[in-house]
Amino acid sequence: MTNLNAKPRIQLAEQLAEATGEALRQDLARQERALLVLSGGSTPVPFFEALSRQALPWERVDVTLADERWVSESSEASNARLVRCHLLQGEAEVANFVSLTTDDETPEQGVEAVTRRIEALPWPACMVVLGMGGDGHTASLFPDNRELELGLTTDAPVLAVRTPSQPQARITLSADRLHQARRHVLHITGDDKRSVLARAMSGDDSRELPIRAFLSCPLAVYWAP
Ligand SMILES: O=C(O)[C@H](O)[C@@H](O)[C@H](O)[C@H](O)COP(=O)(O)O
Repeated sequence: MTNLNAKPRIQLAEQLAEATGEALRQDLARQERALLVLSGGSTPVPFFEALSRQALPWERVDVTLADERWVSESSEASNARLVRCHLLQGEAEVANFVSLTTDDETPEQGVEAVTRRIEALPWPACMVVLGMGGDGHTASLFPDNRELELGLTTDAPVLAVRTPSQPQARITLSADRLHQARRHVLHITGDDKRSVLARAMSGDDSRELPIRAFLSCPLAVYWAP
């Protein structure tokens, strides 16, 4: 990130944190608990930090992830670690975080236990915040997943995925489960991702660019240079 882009990215993160806080307040006014589904990667760090400063009844908020690398929580690559370090701080520390990993060796072995945890959450989610990679992937629905067709079509909430372009095995919520939310946001930065999104909007095949599976959720795009 160049210095020139730092300010708009921080402002974007703050605007998204305000919108997320407002959505949670609205839902919590009419139901006991609300669920937030968040993405990992590098983009959401300032958003997580801004969100942790929102004044909310955090003890009534459940937080989980759209996807996770099958690594331990102490690994730099762990999205759970990212959420714990940058979101579950201060007042937000009391939110209930539900991780997508187990002690099993592989995501295929752990998927059943994770499915039970995910099923127990209060769906539909208040909000799903998606990220996107330069290859059009979102969550861990990558164009080169061996299980992509399944991820886009199954009504199972969670699946283990193997992706030749990625170093680790992963676990991801399915497109069907990610659709089950009152609000959908795509949080992206930079000209490259804007071009990928433009390309995604000019076609239909979600197997080529999996983000396409979410373009008509409707999807609110939070973008900054
Ligand atoms: O854990 C992850 O990596 C994600 O859930 C993934 O879908 C992410 O949102 C995109 O890869 C964008 O990542 P960046 O923000 O790092 O570009």
